[in-house]
Amino acid sequence: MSGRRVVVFPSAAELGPALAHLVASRADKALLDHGRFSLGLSGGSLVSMLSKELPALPDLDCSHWLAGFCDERLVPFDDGESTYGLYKNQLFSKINIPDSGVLAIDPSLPVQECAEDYACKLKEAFPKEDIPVFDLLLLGMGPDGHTCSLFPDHPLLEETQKIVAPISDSPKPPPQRVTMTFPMVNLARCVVFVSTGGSKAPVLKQVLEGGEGPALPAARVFPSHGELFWLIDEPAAASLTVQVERPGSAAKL
Ligand SMILES: O=C1O[C@H](COP(=O)(O)O)[C@@H](O)[C@H](O)[C@H]1O
Repeated sequence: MSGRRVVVFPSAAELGPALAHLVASRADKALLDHGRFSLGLSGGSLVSMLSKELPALPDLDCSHWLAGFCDERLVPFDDGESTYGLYKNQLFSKINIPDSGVLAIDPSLPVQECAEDYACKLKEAFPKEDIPVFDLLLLGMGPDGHTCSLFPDHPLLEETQKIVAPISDSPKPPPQRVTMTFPMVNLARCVVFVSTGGSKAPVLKQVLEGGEGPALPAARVFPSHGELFWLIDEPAAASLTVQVERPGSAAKL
């Protein structure tokens, strides 16, 4: 692990471009190192931020990108809750990522088979690795401290064998989902959390500074050999006392 960096921006509007530059810089590095850039996407508020900021980058070439999903809701792609469906309409349609470069779930399958099928797709896409090592995972965090579809006090937090797991009792709707597990998340070369807004301030303090009781899911993300960033805005950072960076909007991370 290279250490955690908590970077605070005045607002989400300033955070967005810095996130896009971080994605582009890790993509450039991965393409030089191994000819492909693997990116794990999360849903929620990240969809609109990435869909606005990535296509705005000059000369972005996604022809050798592989995009997967850190978690996905088990609903048809045309359902407004489908993370793949949202990215397809809002992002993939605006960048030159090939269809073959997007690894999505098969939402027609029951949740258990869907998770197994998605795990097989991931393993096929990373044939040289026992556990796929993504170049970059972009994660969000819910107000309860969940990340991916790994929720507080859920048995999936203790999963050690599967790289992808089904969940059929998600406390946040929709209840059926498929999620990467910690063994895979914590092998990524770089993990970036994005968390904005005052409603995230209490849970962010608990995750970054600790508190009573078991560690929340987001606090369990610590890449064993990779980078860990928390990109947050001032309202989300309001209660923090840990050391943070405040680099301004032109930050190169
Ligand atoms: O349900 C989900 O929520 C989390 C957090 O979303 P946010 O809107 O609070 O940023 C998200 O990261 C995850 O992918 C999604 O399935």
